[in-house]
Amino acid sequence: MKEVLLAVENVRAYYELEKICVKAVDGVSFEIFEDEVVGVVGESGCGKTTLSNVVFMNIVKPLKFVDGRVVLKANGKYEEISSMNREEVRKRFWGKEITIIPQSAMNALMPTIKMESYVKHLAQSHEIDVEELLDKAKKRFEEVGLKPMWLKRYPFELSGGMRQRAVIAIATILNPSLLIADEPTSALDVVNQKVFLKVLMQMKKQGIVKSIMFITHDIATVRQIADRMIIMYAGKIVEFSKMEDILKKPLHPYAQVLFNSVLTPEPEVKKRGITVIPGAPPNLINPPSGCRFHPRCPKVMEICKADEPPLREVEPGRKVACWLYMEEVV
Ligand SMILES: Nc1ncnc2c1ncn2[C@@H]1O[C@H](COP(=O)(O)OP(=O)(O)OP(=O)(O)O)[C@@H](O)[C@H]1O
Repeated sequence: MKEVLLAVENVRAYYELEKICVKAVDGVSFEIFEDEVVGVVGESGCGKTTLSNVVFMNIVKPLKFVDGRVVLKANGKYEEISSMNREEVRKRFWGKEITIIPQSAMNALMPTIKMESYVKHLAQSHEIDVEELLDKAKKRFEEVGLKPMWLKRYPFELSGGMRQRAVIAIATILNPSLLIADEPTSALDVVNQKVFLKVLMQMKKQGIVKSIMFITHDIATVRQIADRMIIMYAGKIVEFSKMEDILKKPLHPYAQVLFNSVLTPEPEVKKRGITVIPGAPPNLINPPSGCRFHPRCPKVMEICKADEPPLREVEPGRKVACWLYMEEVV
């Protein structure tokens, strides 16, 4: 039986602006086990990046953690990190237990700061001996296929693919249990995407990281590495199942059209052909009533317009939030 590494329980996190409130993550629950890769997919703006910040407890205004719990297993003990402030989570857990490669990380490196300065900064903030950490960084650079000399260089001297590998090397120096990667391959060419995914999976195999939360809108990429998949729609999880189950037979109508709108080599998916999702993603300031997907759903029923379907286990290991699968309706 696998142990839970991270549990997110009914979390709501909203962007509270002067006159409006964007319900970016709205009642989301899931868990990540030790030794697994969980993919998170969904259209642009559905709340994936916000969810990564919630899991990392990187809550910065205007984002507000409204409700729910985030629990992380650290040093064999479950810690409710959502009850701590950002500074405490940063000091106690960032880098050591949980780390993040934020969206566009490779382009966010300051051009005037040498790669090794990031390592020195990490050493200072965790009160670790600088030389000791630099030695670890050299080793980790080699493990991701970079010569240690690149530590002495500026980010602009490295190619995009090298920069992204440098980012993951530095982010994992302290062997964190959970790595969150937010769209880590979207800015890379196909060759570098493959290299990066290989590095990522090697890190897991070697036990440098235990589990990975891989956020992307690119199903073709995530299907290569994920054990389970979360499908988000308009701030909510609509389906959470094993990768092979979703590929074979997506249950939620949104998952069905999402999977039929991408090209993947699986014969089951190919057979179903390509479809396009009608309409546009909803506005999260004032989302639709009931099921948020109902205005675009090809299988919409009366109940969908009024009542929100809960995320429920409908087959062993398969959770879906859709009235089509609820006993109350059928
Ligand atoms: N700082 C902010 N202030 C107000 N609204 C925000 C802010 N950041 C994001 N949002 C809104 O929150 C919602 C979720 O955004 P988020 O970036 O989490 O989605 P996403 O699925 O990661 O999108 P993408 O794939 O384009 O990165 C969107 O409606 C977005 O416009």
